[in-house]
Amino acid sequence: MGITPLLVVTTGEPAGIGPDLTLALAASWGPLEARVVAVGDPELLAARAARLSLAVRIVPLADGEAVPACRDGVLPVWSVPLRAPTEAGRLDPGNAAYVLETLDVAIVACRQGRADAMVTAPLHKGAIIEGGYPDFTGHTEYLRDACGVDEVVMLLATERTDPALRVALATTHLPLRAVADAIDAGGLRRVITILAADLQRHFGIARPRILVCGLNPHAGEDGHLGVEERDIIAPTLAAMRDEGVDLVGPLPADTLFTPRHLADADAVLAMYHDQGLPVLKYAGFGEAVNVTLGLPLIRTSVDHGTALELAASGQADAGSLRVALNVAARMARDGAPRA
Ligand SMILES: NC(=O)c1ccc[n+]([C@@H]2O[C@H](COP(=O)([O-])OP(=O)(O)OC[C@H]3O[C@@H](n4cnc5c(N)ncnc54)[C@H](O)[C@@H]3O)[C@@H](O)[C@H]2O)c1
Ligand SMILES: N[C@H](C(=O)O)[C@H](O)COP(=O)(O)O
Repeated sequence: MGITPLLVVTTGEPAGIGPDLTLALAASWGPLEARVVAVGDPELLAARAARLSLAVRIVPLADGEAVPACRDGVLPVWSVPLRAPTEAGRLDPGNAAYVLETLDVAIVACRQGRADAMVTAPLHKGAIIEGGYPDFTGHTEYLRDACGVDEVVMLLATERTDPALRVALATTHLPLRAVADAIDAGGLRRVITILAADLQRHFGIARPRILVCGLNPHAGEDGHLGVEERDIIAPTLAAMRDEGVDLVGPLPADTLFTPRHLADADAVLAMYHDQGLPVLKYAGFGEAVNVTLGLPLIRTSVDHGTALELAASGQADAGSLRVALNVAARMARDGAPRA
């Protein structure tokens, strides 16, 4: 591996804005301290560049060919062929296998040490499911299974706030109906352990202070409005506090996200997706990064989805992908992934 980290960008759902954003960055890489190779269909990328009037030359690389330094207007590509013709804005589940293959290429490259980090443009979960992968729920869970680990943690972070806001999730892509049943002491302990360790390792926080949300209104109101705080969350936090982890909570989620609480917090652990992410996206949408913690490789992503209605329009904002690349480059330089 060279001194300049190599980032692999998966271009995501071909009908969405992932190709557009990758091309927009390739048109003008900015002060990125990394080399970048995209994974996707070169013809799709060339066609989308033409549609967007972006002067970006697509350069498919041969097996084993070195990835050059970033040059404005040049996008090196590891080629994966589309499975079906694609049209901007129109999903075709026939390309589910294409999208997953782009992920597999990036995962294998990172695991084999041929790349230093992967950065994912958005995919469409529904299209993957309808394309023959009924158990698919997201990159996060796919990476967990592909890497053979029991637990990973989704963390989204923005530096648009002061201090930076980092929100991790105890559960990820579950129907709300299933959330309460998914919260147990063992899982919560695993999530907090990964979160605390990776805040140290990747964010340089020696002893992270983590605020933990309750699940129920008013953190269960002493068991009157739900028992998960009393029976699961509070005892787990107490036991881990005794082991030296700096945990606060469970706190009522409606007032946790206020300046008084957040002033000295390094991260918030929300119990479910739409408890934590609306706050994070309200504060930082367009400039936030999604990081998967607990993996034996570095993976960052954008804070948004496929925005099909913006594909090939030139209106999609590449800010979050730029942040995801910069964070991946920093993580690759600073912290070696677990073996
Ligand atoms: N990292 C990922 O792969 C990822 C992340 C989030 C959502 N998704 C998936 O994306 C699909 C669509 O999800 P959604 O509609 O809930 O969210 P979305 O982020 O695609 O769109 C939500 C709103 O934000 C706008 N928006 C999104 N990205 C933008 C950008 N870069 N610039 C300007 N405006 C932008 C859209 O136009 C829309 O109004 C779903 O399948 C979802 O699961 C994937
Ligand atoms: N939960 C993420 C978000 O709302 O931004 C998004 O769905 C992406 O998840 P994966 O990285 O697991 O695909």
